[in-house]
Amino acid sequence: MRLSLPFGFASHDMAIDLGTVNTLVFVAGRGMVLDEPSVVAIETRNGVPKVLAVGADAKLMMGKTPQGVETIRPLRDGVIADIDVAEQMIKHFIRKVHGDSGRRMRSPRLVICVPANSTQVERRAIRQAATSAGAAKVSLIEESLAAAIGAGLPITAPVGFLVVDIGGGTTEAAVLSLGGLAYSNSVRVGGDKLDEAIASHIRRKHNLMIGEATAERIKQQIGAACRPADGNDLQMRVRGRDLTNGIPKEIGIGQSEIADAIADLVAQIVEVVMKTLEQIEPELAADIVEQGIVLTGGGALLRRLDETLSRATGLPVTVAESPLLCVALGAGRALEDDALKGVLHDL
Ligand SMILES: Nc1ncnc2c1ncn2[C@@H]1O[C@H](COP(=O)(O)OP(=O)(O)OP(=O)(O)O)[C@@H](O)[C@H]1O
Repeated sequence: MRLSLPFGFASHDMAIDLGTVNTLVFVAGRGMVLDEPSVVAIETRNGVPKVLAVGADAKLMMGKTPQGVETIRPLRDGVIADIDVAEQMIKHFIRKVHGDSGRRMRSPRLVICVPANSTQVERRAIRQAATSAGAAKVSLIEESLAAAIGAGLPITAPVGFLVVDIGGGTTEAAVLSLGGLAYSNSVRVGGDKLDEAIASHIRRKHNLMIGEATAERIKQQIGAACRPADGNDLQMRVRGRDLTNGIPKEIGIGQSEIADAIADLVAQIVEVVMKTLEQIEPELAADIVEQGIVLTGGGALLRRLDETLSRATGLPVTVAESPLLCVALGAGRALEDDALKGVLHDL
């Protein structure tokens, strides 16, 4: 059940999917209000760090900053790596959301998504960042649970589901039943590692240096979990700096070559799913044979990843609708719907 707020009531409560690559904000009663890259540009020139840009504006500066300015991604592998910068980023996004609504913020309740295997230290870091950013109360929700709710699965039913969330920093495979996590396994492989593997392959094979943003673009435009079966090898032109003479140059690359470059990482994603399947109790296993596997997170959009996982497991695999939004949507629904309150943990 989705609750609507009484007429004239302005909620300040929000759910934040604080991701390694993207941060999304869902405000109770308003829906999804922000979707920006988790990047902050900081000027360090005069010894006192100053925030120059956050989100999409900061991402545009990546790899192009002048001396004295750096772009920082405060999360790595799904957890906060730089707490001061994470705090600045959360503050900026909260201010932006409330600025957009034209209302002043009264200490909101924040629900923040965390990987299931995050440590107490990592969870405390999130609470500290959120409290200093102005939250009155902070609750956590496991990303896989949020992803399943966002994918539209009836997680409180006595039925087992297997959700695989492939984010920028991590891949988490989780079996859910009766509103809780029965098992979960994760591997620190996600979109970022795929980008690094693509950049390193192009450096070794073509002597061409490319930046993070270019590697990500290649993955999104022609990347695939395996070679095309029909021989229809998508091609793309890529620009970078020649390592032998330092001069800018352009080359052509194909999908098969990119699929080979990321094959070992795709194998690690398959392995974490297989490991999770091996742990499942028989009754839940029967449910999963029937329900299949649901993929969420931006990595779910990698071409033929669903096919590859289906071949390895023998199970049907579906990609959730709007996989990049599932975690934030699910956390937002848990905030709005009393029937889902049990999935939130207070800190
Ligand atoms: N079409 C696409 N093909 C392949 N990968 C994609 C595509 N679109 C987005 N991605 C990747 O999805 C990743 C971001 O996904 P998402 O926003 O779910 O992660 P996140 O929540 O920031 O990370 P995490 O959950 O690990 O903290 C990025 O690495 C991005 O490059």
